[in-house]
Amino acid sequence: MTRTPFVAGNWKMHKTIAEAEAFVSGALPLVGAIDDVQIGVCVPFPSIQAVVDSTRGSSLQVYAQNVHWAEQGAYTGEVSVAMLDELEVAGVVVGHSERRQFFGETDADLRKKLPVILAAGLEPIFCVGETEEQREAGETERVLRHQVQEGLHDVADGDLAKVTIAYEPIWAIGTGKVATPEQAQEACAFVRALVAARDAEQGEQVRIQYGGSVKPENAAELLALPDVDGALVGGAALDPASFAAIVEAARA
Ligand SMILES: O=C(CO)COP(=O)(O)O
Repeated sequence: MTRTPFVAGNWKMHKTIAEAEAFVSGALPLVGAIDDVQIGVCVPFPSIQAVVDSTRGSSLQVYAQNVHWAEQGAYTGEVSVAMLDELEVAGVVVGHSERRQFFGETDADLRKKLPVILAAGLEPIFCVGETEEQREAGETERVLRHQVQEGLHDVADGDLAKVTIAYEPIWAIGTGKVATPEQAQEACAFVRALVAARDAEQGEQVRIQYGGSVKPENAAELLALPDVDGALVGGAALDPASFAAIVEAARA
């Protein structure tokens, strides 16, 4: 079973429209025609239209960074899947630890969001990961099991592999403290086993990204791990050359 590697840059709250367009101009000559790696950028809402327009026809796909589960309604500040779909994004990141930590996104929210995203034909990147305290207390597997089982609870067995799961240990995000290859492999294999327990074939097919201080210098080693199918990249994805170097590391 070969899984197409998937490298996504998560810009978080970075880049104005002009800065986003400058990134695309720099990145397209480097990655715009690569077809053996799925490539995405997760863009703040205001720049999505501009980035969709400037990447149309290229390999660079556009993802949003949040979505609400309701079809529409009185949810000030939120955005629906229909609104994202209209923008022609490929998908959306949900459950990022920053959204869980700072904006109160819960496993119960994710349980509602994932089926709605899939029903709209969009691709979710679903983030999970433990804190440093939880790892030190030996709770990594318990935490991952809870997050994965709850988040995917209402996704049909046959749709599980339409979700990309990003394993992002919180202690490795933005800290320069990357997981060791052993830690990354062990956690990603554990996440895959959780999906396989629902459906063996979907477990084989589901893509699992590692995220947390991925850089051009450490990407090749992480991306070569058997259960790591790509990367979700923060800081190193803000610059086109460094993002492209990580994409290159994912090529066979
Ligand atoms: O949170 C991340 C991607 O979603 C990882 O961020 P860094 O690559 O900056 O550690």
